[in-house]
Amino acid sequence: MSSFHLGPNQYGKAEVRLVTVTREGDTHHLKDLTVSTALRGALEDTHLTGDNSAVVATDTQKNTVFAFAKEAPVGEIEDFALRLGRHFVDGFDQITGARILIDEHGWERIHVNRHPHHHAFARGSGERRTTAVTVDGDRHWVVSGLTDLVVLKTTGSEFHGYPNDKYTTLPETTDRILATAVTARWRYQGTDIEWTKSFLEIRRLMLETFAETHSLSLQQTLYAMGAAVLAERHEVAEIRLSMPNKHHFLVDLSPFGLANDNEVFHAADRPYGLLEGSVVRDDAPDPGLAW
Ligand SMILES: O=c1[nH]c(=O)c2[nH]c(=O)[nH]c2[nH]1
Repeated sequence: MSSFHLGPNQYGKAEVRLVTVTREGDTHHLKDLTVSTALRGALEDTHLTGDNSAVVATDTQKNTVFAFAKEAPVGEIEDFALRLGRHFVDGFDQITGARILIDEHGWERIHVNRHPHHHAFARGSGERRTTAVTVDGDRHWVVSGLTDLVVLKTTGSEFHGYPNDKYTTLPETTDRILATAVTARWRYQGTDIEWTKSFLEIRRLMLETFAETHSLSLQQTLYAMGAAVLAERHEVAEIRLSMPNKHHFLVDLSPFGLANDNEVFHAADRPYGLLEGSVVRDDAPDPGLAW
């Protein structure tokens, strides 16, 4: 006879699209967020018998997101996520944990005659600022980040010295384009943090390190970017980076009698190398749960 039990579970509303407009006289401020909530706790009954008396409906979770956005300014995504997470865990005995994920979509003010418009905006690049707040009983921690920060350098990148087996065709190079779309998530130690200032500094450090590191592999660049963040930003315990290698292959123009001196490339979109790694502070507190 087989035996089994209910394993770890969570439930919530995924991807609540929340847009707020704050008015300061004629000037409007726009916030565009995607908020996901997930709750954990004493939820065996709904799974085993369909008794929903412990279930804070996902519809209620969604409504709470909208109501919180009205009751107080949303402010920084980390603070908003902490408020929501604490509300569910502190407000319902059976809910012992919450995960609140927020992505912030950027909008830029349209300029008219070089002046920023009061209430007209253009969607920025696909880059998004992100946060993931985990509440577990009295404890909570914040993992913030960014996704889809697309960067490219036209030189200062080499790749050679790898094993050459019978399947290897990649030519070694001492000068190639290096391009990637950075997804980074960093775990903060503590929550008494100036979130936006920290975010902007971490983003700056990653960009400067990408530009300035003479790359022998994207792996080396990844580690250097993470290390630069940990060296300067003591509020960060650990950073995880995911970087697709956006290959730019030199086009063979010899059939046309043309030389290609690193000028004409084919930007291939797939398959792509995917490099992932973390840089961890040696004495960082262990969060105890996956993040
Ligand atoms: O920076 C790189 N790292 C690799 O592991 C790799 N593999 C590959 O084919 N090209 C590259 N480039």
